[in-house]
Amino acid sequence: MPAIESLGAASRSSPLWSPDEVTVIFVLGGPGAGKGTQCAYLVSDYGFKHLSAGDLLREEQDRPGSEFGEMIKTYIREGTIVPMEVTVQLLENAMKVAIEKEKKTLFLIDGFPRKLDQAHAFERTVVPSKFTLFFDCPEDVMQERLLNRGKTSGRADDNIESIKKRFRTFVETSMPVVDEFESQGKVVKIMATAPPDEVYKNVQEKFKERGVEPITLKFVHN
Ligand SMILES: Nc1ncnc2c1ncn2[C@@H]1O[C@H](COP(=O)(O)OP(=O)(O)OP(=O)(O)O)[C@@H](O)[C@H]1O
Ligand SMILES: O=c1ccn([C@@H]2O[C@H](COP(=O)(O)O)[C@@H](O)[C@H]2O)c(=O)[nH]1
Repeated sequence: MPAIESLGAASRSSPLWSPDEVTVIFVLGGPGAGKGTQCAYLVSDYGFKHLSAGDLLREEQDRPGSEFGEMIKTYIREGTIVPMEVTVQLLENAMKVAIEKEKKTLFLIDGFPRKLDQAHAFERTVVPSKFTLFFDCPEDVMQERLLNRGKTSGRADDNIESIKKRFRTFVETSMPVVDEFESQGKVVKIMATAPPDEVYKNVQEKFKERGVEPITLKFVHN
């Protein structure tokens, strides 16, 4: 990941890429709803480049010399949303690398946008999204999953105090993003309480309905 050289993206007035050249599907859901788990399935079957906004922020937090490290650490521990200029720029940088070096054009952007200003800035300056995959899951289920994950994840926010704060941020700040995309007919909602493979079957069905097809492997016979 290159350093954040400038935070100029937010001031751009038109998108860097058109949706005809770059496809972005946002992946949202409460903390522990299973976004990362489902993205892993989708990567292997559909050839997406998976970018997790949380992972990019943790990477930037740990990058020696980062001017944003301490700030990111505080926001993550408190379960609040890092100022959008930082996250949008990290995503744009990672997309540029994937497009130029890996020739990727299909992106799953996981755990983003978590706030309306991020959603607007990304679609205005980077690329408009195709749709949002939204995993719906009750808090008691998510809490149990996160506390379980916390036994081994090493994440500073997989503890009960941070989890409660993250739930609150999700309801107050992130659900309005889902609601706005919903009003535009751009949300694919999936119940996320079943075991992962069952949830994934529903995802595949919905992707098919939206015209997103898995990669077909072509075998060349001699
Ligand atoms: N459908 C499921 N049923 C039971 N456990 C699940 C399911 N999906 C994911 N998990 C488990 O729940 C935990 C959280 O899953 P995951 O990391 O995919 O969630 P997430 O939505 O990406 O979380 P976060 O937003 O906190 O990064 C993991 O330990 C994962 O193995
Ligand atoms: O757009 C974003 C995404 C994430 N954050 C912060 O990171 C943590 C962890 O995110 P995960 O998706 O659970 O890995 C989240 O609670 C926020 O504090 C952000 O600020 N902006």
